[in-house]
Amino acid sequence: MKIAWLYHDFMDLYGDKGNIMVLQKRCRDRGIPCEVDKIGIGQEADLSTYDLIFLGGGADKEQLQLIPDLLSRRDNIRKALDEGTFALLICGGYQLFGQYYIAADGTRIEGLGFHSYCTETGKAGSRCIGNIVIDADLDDRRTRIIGFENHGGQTLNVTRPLGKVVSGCGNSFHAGYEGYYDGQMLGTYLHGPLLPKNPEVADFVIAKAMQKRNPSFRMEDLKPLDDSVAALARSQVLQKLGLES
Ligand SMILES: NC(=O)CC[C@H](N)C(=O)O
Repeated sequence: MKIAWLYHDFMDLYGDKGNIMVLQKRCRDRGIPCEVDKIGIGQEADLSTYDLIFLGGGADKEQLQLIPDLLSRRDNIRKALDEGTFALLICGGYQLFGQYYIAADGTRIEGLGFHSYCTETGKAGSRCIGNIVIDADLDDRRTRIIGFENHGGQTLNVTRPLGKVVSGCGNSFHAGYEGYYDGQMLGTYLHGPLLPKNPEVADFVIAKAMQKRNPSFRMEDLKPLDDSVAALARSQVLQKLGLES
């Protein structure tokens, strides 16, 4: 499996790089070769040759700095998605795949415009911060996903949310829904990082990435791993929030 880790040195809030570490470990434990290429600003790369594109979250300053480079890759990212590359995007990265993002100081950042959603910063420095739990449908697989959110951006007009908020905010203060998922791209506000506490999502992402080269690959084809530590972490968070696993 080949992973393109976009702006690894810029977009890495609240442990987002842990997502890459989890993907590498879960592949290694199953004997699946996994190559990760870090792609920074100005670095040439044909993203359509990758099975997975990963972009983490970042503060407004970083988002502003990288946007010219990201926009210059627009056609190449479109080609990648059209040819079956899967994209996993966290928070600031998720925002930049929409129409636009209005930062806390009012600056408007044009997004890649692949989807109809847009993001505007909430009133007077208000932010969605804290543990978050959502119930998501991953290709009809109902999954309870746990994470941590910290964003000023309020994402509106999301036509295909990833899941329903059980605890926390999600796309905006009162949206009731979180993230975006359309089969080819999964965008979410969940940091924490996302994958260590949600092994099912990690395997789902691996399976989606594997499907680029092998369209008949199914998540059930992945050898089960010992997820008891993750299960313990999950039950601790859910218990704290008074929720069931
Ligand atoms: N956590 C993040 O990635 C932050 C994204 C964006 N800068 C916001 O505050 O909404």
